[in-house]
Amino acid sequence: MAVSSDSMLQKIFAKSPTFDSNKRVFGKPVSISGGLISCNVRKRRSNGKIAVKAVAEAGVKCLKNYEVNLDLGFDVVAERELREKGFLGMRKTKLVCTIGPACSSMEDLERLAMGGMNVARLNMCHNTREWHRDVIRKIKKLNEEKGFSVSVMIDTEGSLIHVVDHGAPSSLKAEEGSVWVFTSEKFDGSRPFTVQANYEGFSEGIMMGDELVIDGGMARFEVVEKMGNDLRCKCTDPGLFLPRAKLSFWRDGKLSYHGLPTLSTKDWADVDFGISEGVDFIAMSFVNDADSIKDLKNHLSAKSSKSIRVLAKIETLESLQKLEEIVEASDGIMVARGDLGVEVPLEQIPTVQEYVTRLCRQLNKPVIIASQLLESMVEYPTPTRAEVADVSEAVRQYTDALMLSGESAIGLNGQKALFVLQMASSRMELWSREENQQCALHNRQLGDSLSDCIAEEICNCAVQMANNLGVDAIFVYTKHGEMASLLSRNRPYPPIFAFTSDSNARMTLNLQWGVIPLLVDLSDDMEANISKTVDLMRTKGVLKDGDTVLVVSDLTPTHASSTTFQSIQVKTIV
Ligand SMILES: Nc1ncnc2c1ncn2[C@@H]1O[C@H](COP(=O)(O)OP(=O)(O)OP(=O)(O)O)[C@@H](O)[C@H]1O
Ligand SMILES: CC(=O)C(=O)O
Ligand SMILES: [K+]
Ligand SMILES: [Mg+2]
Repeated sequence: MAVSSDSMLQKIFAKSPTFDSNKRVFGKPVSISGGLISCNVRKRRSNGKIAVKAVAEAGVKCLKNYEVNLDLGFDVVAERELREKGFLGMRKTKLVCTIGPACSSMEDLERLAMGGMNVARLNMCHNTREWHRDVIRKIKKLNEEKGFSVSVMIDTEGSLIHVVDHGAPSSLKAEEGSVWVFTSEKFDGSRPFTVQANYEGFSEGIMMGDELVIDGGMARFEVVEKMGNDLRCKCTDPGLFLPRAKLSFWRDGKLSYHGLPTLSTKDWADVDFGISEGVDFIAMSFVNDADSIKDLKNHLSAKSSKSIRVLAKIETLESLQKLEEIVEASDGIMVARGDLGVEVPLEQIPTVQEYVTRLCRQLNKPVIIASQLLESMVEYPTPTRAEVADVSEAVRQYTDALMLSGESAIGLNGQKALFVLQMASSRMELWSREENQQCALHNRQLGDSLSDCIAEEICNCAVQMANNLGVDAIFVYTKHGEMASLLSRNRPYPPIFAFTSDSNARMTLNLQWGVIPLLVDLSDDMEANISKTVDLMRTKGVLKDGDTVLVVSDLTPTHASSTTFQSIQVKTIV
């Protein structure tokens, strides 16, 4: 409802001792678009509201304690992109950056957020919880104060056998024929040809003649003697030990499993840390079956007030054998090509990637392609041609998200690498659209109940309509993000603006292809929601006369008087 700016100001500031008619108040000035009056932000709250010291505008409601509802939680990066490139130019593929020492300052994090980072990943393998806590808080502060919307993911260490110490500060060469002792005992200083493994039982069940493979083939050894828990091994294929190199044992061409649990005691403590810091995603390393995911999800629903999404990392042979049940049990998947390449022959990684990506889309789970995307950029300022081709191929396969690892965590060129992902994905998205290469996905039917089936059909048809009609944008009103996700699954040409009043849903939608989540107060009255959001987008100047929008809604009304249920409408803005 339009309210005159004067009466609104009086209403807001009647109780404010610091009201200053010159609007000179503390905090940074922001202009509430359409700008009758600009206001100064005191604090941007995670619920999408901002506390201000002066504000007035039609459509801006006064809330208690001078909290004003901005009514369109549009993150600054998406908004800028829309203004610069128009609806069709908006990037659809989401970007995840691993945060490490090279990018953990407030300034670096802000630059990554500006550069299009949608999700920040913290790998709990490295560094201390205090370090991670500090990064998480910085990201939340940036979101609150600068209008970003970066979600936070922690990635568990998981149980695997790796090198703790090989007596050298960095990598070390193993020569053919050299004999090494592998032990779990800690040793001081340098003991030549000795390698300490992280796990006491690492040699359990291992026999003479077994093959020990370092990092999936970086070097190979033959076990020549067992001495208690220690192994004496002879190098059969020379190569490098990197710090934390992974150890795997093979017999007759088959991998020996170590039987460690997917989540260790330390991982469970990291999970509780993630709950207390309010992270949005937990990526679970070395998942082998659906049960471990279910255990974690049960734990989260008992312990966490918000809904934290569990992403299963596909990085073991076992996980490939039980892929479908894992995808179904999870809230999303990461194709963790680094460790996957330790257990699966490298030439199979591309087909595995494509297969997993397609299955995730069929089962409507977001998928991230991770590891070595732009590895050379850890050192060099430009990527190799092959790396750009790899990134583009992942985009062509319609992955939801691409991930940087060392490129951002420890690399010299993190922001440039992010820029390369951004450019390469925008380019390939455009090409796919122009070539109309959108191969029709054989959509499996997901829903069991009638209403789920209806939602699914509506989304499939809505996307077909949106593409055929060439609409500028899709608007969806969604409670938990399900409808937005079903639209995304169909990879439409126009962007999907997902309006939700659930801040949790907003953050999790950050990982979904083509979805721009916006936080707004929605009511049961769907017509009112539509006209309100259209008005707000117009006021912001991002929606103009003549634009066409396809509107999909699935908000279940809470009282009988509400009429709109699940529907598709096409609106031309006039
Ligand atoms: N928080 C951190 N602190 C210090 N170094 C980090 C941190 N996060 C990542 N790194 C460094 O960046 C490199 C790449 O990070 P990333 O987490 O992708 O690799 P990784 O350890 O091989 O992954 P994973 O263990 O999940 O398979 C790591 O090897 C590590 O050296
Ligand atoms: C990301 C990760 O864990 C991997 O590639 O192994
Ligand atoms: K990890
Ligand atoms: Mg891994």
